[in-house]
Amino acid sequence: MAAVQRLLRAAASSSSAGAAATGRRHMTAPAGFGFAEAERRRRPPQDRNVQWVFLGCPGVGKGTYASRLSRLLAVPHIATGDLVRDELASTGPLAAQLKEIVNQGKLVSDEIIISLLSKRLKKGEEKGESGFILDGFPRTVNQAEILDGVTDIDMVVNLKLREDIIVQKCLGRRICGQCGKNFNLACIDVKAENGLPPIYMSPLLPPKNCMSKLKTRDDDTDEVVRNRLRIYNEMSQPVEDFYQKQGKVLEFDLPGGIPESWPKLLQVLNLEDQEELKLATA
Ligand SMILES: Nc1ncnc2c1ncn2[C@@H]1O[C@H](COP(=O)(O)OP(=O)(O)O)[C@@H](O)[C@H]1O
Repeated sequence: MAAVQRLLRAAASSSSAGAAATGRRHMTAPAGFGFAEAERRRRPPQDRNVQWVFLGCPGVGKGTYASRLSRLLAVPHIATGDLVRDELASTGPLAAQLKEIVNQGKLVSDEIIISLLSKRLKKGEEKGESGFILDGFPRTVNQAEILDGVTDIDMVVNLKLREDIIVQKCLGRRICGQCGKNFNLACIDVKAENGLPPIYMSPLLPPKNCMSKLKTRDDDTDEVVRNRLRIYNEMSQPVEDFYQKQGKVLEFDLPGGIPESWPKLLQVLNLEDQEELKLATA
């Protein structure tokens, strides 16, 4: 059976167990996802593109580094938060339901998120995509187990940053309402104290024509950010342990902003040559 089909079945059966326990009706997962490309995800790593997962608190920078690596390695960067926001912006039947959940900083049900992810993978496969860098998924141990049941994850990059800085970064996040690009107005300048190193992160300012169109995400208020961090510690921290036990986690403490962190990340991933090659051929 194709991997995506298995993903959907696993999600449907895990949520129907929950539904039976609580007496609520569960959504039926979309059916009919049979395509050969999905089987590639079980091939040995040397015969396919990378299949990586990015973990880390909300606002740590998963999107920034995952999207840079996706360009470098020519694999899709799939952020489940983006899939949720696309659905929110649509007039689809899920939009109203999702809005309430996301704006409180809560997690969307495993079944809904897996259905959105499966649709995204299917679309990519039809376009000939292979490999992936997942960002924001898995966020619960149940999601990690479902993913493990259908595909092989090669590596899990766990980005780390102090929580007080994460809150500042989330509150500084802005998105251009026109071009959709992400920026950050926060200037982080934390001095060394209590044995912790200093951290400087310059703001990521938008070009002039985006400036007047900047918007703040509805879930980036102080209260919601703190709630998301609390939920991360409760629901997603165990996902780190899940992958630790498999020996797949690469811990990466962000030393600062992009200029300091990007070269260091490439170094620990052994990808410096790849970047040089790309620059040389650009
Ligand atoms: N894997 C997931 N499981 C459940 N909910 C998710 C998942 N990924 C995204 N979401 C929902 O989308 C929201 C935004 O996600 P994301 O953009 O990844 O947040 P952040 O940028 O804070 O890491 C989350 O707060 C959650 O409601």
